[in-house]
Amino acid sequence: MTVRVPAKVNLQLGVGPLRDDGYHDLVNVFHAVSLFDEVTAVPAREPRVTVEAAPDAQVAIQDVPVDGGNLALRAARLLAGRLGVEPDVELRIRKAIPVAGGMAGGSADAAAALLACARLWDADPDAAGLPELAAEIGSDVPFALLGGTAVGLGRGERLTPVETSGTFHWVFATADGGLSTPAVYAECDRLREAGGEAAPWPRASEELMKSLAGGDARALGAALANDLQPAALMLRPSLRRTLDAGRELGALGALVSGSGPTTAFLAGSAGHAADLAAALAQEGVARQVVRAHGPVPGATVV
Ligand SMILES: C[C@@](CO)(OP(=O)(O)O)[C@H](O)COP(=O)(O)OP(=O)(O)OC[C@H]1O[C@@H](n2ccc(N)nc2=O)[C@H](O)[C@@H]1O
Ligand SMILES: Nc1ncnc2c1ncn2[C@@H]1O[C@H](COP(=O)(O)OP(=O)(O)O)[C@@H](O)[C@H]1O
Repeated sequence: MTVRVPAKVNLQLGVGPLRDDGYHDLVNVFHAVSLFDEVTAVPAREPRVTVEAAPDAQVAIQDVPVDGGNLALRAARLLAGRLGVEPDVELRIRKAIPVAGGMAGGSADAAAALLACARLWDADPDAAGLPELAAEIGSDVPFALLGGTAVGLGRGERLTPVETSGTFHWVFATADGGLSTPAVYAECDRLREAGGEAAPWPRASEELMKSLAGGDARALGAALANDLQPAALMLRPSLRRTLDAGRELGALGALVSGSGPTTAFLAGSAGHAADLAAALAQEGVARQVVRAHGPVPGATVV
């Protein structure tokens, strides 16, 4: 049973105050893009996970745990517990989504494992309560099941689909080494405290919603916003050069994807994305430059 699952970019990441449970309330506009991991679930004597890079993908698979810390394996165990079956499955992960890159690759693998194992164990995905199990694994996991474009409230797990028209064309610049999501949130809090700033209560941007409904890439480029970007830039100053290079080369919008360090550039068309990707690769400011489009569906059996 093989499931294909997309990466995400955050079109708006509004970060509110730190909650008592250690999470931040968010307005998180997720957008699923055509950069996919695949997870294959095969019956086995005991739970096991293997990881390989997809052809042509320069992903740091050595940084992906193959023990109980793997999010896909955690997902399989959680589902098995819910269904009352043994979690005897081998999960073969083929990665194209950057590791610790701010594109939710681990969350994507967890969502794919939930769907693949539900099918393998003949569970009805609706009755098994996959979205609730997904939210137990991580804040970004429910969106990887859903896909498309959606606003996530709470810690990002309470999803409402967003209306969009047409296709948006993206260029992503991956970076060497990852950034830790908790460290980036902590740096965001630190910067706000140092600046004497009270954390604002985030609101979904009307300009952003209008640009999505109208399929207006230029307006979307202008409306992209990420409250974690100053923190990511503080922890990885070299990203500023990458963002500047993309803007100078004519991207309609440029921002850090989620907690980074992947940077995202919006193009006006598939042709523009191809030109922008080639030019950005020439600049030598990225580990790898990849093109993708969105929105695309969430985790899907292939
Ligand atoms: C920043 C975002 C943007 O979509 O994604 P990434 O860029 O990491 O992919 C997410 O908020 C990451 O979601 P996810 O990676 O699922 O995080 P979780 O496992 O739930 O939480 C990891 C840690 O991130 C911080 N965290 C996460 C979500 C949230 N709303 N507030 C937080 O402060 C907490 O420190 C938490 O302990
Ligand atoms: N299947 C997985 N794929 C990638 N990383 C995983 C996986 N399972 C656990 N991890 C751990 O989760 C961390 C964050 O991974 P990832 O989801 O790729 O990044 P991000 O949260 O920045 O989008 C990694 O550094 C890795 O240690």
